[in-house]
Amino acid sequence: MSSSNSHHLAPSTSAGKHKWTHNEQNFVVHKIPIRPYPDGLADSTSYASRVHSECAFLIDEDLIPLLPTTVVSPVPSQPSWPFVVGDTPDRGTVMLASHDIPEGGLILIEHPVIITPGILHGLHSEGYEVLYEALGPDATVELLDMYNCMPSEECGIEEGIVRTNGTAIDLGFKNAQTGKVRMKDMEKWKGKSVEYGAVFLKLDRANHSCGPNAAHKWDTATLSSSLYALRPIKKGEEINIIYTDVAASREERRAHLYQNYRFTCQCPSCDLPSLEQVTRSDSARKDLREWRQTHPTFWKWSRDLCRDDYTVINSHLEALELIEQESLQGMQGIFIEEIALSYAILGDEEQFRIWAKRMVDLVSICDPQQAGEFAKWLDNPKSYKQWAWRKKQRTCRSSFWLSISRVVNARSLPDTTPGRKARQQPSSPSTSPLLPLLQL
Ligand SMILES: C[S@@+](CC[C@H](N)C(=O)[O-])C[C@H]1O[C@@H](n2cnc3c(N)ncnc32)[C@H](O)[C@@H]1O
Repeated sequence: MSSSNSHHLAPSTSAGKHKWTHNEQNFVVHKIPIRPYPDGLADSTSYASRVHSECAFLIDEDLIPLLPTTVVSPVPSQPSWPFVVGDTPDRGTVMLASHDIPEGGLILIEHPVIITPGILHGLHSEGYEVLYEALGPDATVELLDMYNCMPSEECGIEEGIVRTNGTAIDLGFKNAQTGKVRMKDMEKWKGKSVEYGAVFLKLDRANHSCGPNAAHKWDTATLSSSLYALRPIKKGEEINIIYTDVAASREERRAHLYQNYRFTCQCPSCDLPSLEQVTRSDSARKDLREWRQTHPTFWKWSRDLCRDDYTVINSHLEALELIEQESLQGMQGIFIEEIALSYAILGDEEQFRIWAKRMVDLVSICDPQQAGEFAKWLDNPKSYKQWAWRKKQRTCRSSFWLSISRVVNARSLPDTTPGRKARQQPSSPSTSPLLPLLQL
């Protein structure tokens, strides 16, 4: 989490509760209990994590009514996640895969211990102290054991731990069933920042890489983040996430990481042997960042028969090659989705199944709703509303032009009564002079 705002907040007390005012927002400490996963639903094979009994927030008091009053952990309490935490000589404590993990596979679901406003780096140190004190003693000890990269001249240890480990989350309040933002909630948080930072005891042991193999997805309804694999991860491999914009150049990434986390990134994407390779990598990342503005779009192609059938598929396959080259699988979702849908529009069932299956695996954790839609289409590809649309359009246009040309030809045909000249064949749709305009 990063922020440049360094206003110190003035503390005040109201009804025995500490309050800090900033930009006309009143921040208070608020705790939400986390109930254990219902025992009856636990099974010995499911993934599990030790869960904390509560999560403490430093939050705008107007947002409290939008938060859940209590949360039931989405996971049972027996730990069996596919990772271990280990120490390295040069990169501190890291997360390592203890088993092979497939693409899209779940690595961990975890509740944060604390949540703080994203805008408030430099918050009055008392705010952090009150927040830490609000936790039970065990959680406070564990939290104080987290890595702190900030020099003591810059801030206290409590703030340093938040700044080193805080993961950006968006408290955007969505309906748990539909995943949609509720209008009445939107009214309440209008004009208020919902960007907060969460500190997790395990997830925050994951180091950064500019070619990460994992990503996490926050869910406000369950106050938890799910860490999942962006590509297959081998047992023993380090599990890495991103702390910076990985589409930026190597120099920009390194500067940002140094400024905010005090390390010089030596990941395989940064540790390149020649300037030529750095330039190639920077340019690939820039291309990927701009790809969807500079290349044919699925949306236009899917409505336009004048474009070649494989325009989008070929362009997206090129993007996937660059993604592979840069190990940026976090960017592949939209390309895989649109390749699958392009095959659906072409009515190519075999290819559709290959790409749709990849999509289901890829997004089952980060977007279960989308995974469900693709699973439904995999069951019955023809249920996709534009299934084989291009084929159908062609067939119906061909028969339209066929019938038109028959009428035209019939009118202009020479008399074919026996003894006269032989009947000419009606011109085929593909040779009709009008058809090239449509490029059928
Ligand atoms: C959120 S913590 C990650 C866990 C941390 N390694 C620990 O020991 O708990 C962030 C800190 O980890 C270290 N770190 C993260 N990624 C790194 C990397 N790729 N290379 C070297 N150090 C890294 C930096 O010191 C950074 O400030």
